Amino acid sequence: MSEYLSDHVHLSDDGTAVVILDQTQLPNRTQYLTLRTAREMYDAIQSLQVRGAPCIGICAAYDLYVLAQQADAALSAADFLSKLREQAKYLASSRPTAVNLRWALDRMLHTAEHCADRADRLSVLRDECLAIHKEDIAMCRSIAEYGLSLVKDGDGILTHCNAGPLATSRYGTALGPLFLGKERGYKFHVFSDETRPLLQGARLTSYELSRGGIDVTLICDNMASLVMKNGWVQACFVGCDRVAANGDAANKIGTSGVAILAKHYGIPFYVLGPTSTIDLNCATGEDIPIEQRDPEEIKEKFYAEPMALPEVKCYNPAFDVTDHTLISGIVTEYGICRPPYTESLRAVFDKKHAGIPFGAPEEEHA
Ligand SMILES: CSC[C@@H](O)[C@@H](O)C(=O)COP(=O)(O)O
Repeated sequence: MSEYLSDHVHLSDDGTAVVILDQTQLPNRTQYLTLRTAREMYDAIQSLQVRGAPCIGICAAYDLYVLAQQADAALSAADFLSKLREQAKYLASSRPTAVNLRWALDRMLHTAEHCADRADRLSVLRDECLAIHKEDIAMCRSIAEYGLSLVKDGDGILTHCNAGPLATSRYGTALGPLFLGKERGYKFHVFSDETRPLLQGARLTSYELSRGGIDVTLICDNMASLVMKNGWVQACFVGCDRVAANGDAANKIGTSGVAILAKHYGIPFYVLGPTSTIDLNCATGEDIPIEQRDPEEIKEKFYAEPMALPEVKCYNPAFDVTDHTLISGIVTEYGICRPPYTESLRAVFDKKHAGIPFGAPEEEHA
């Protein structure tokens, strides 16, 4: 795996800025951006220069640490916290669906609130954002291990959008089992939906897999039914932006259609994501806010000239919710949750709150 796929969001050498790989330029240009102001950070997330649920959480944690350093050192603890809360609120408003963003910012705020010593506040915030990043790497690795236990060598896997290293850290979630399998000599055949309108499947997933030496075939979204009918797909692996307590899962627009097709053809459909993407405060998918994006993304963004008349209306929701009844399993760092999800997801959080370490030892699935 290329080194930058593990390190596409990080602090600058002097720690005073956040450096990101600009994902809007891939696969044609490898261009890094240095973010120093709250506005630059907000824009990078909103414009998808940095994207993918866990990745925007990691980035926002680094962002808040960088912004905390810019606060006047003389500020009282109360004023420092109030400034930090204001900045966290602003960053959180950049994208509403992926709960990891809010989760990471809340975790940073919680750390700041519990830091008694004013002299230590920056160093504890630095440790916390680095820990969030490090934990995501470990969670992805564990998800990859559990996910790999669901498929066998030679299988065809269909995926939608991008839930690989670029959307997370290192292995990725939905693509994690594929990268791990590759390391162990498995030969998967992956079908990557291009994922209209912003083409994360074409620009990012097929790029990551191809560079990782994994057999990948790019298809238009409307070809998924045919490749399933042809018997070329043995499982669907997708990521998630927010999972509700009942197992309804929000992911990139088009995911629910893939799940409906998979059900029709009798193909297992798996959602893979860390517990930081599960929001037990949302009882069902109805409670998940869905981001609406600029119609220009449908009509113009990737075309030399507009693809529809200016007066034509566009509806551009960035995500949809896959009903829990269509999901064969939700793969977390603690293991594979099966229906009924209200119970199995709760059990995962019970383990987490009890401080039980997660991890899928290789032997468990050999
Ligand atoms: C591991 S990331 C899972 C999801 O964030 C991913 O599938 C997705 O929908 C990303 O959407 P994006 O709008 O590109 O941020």
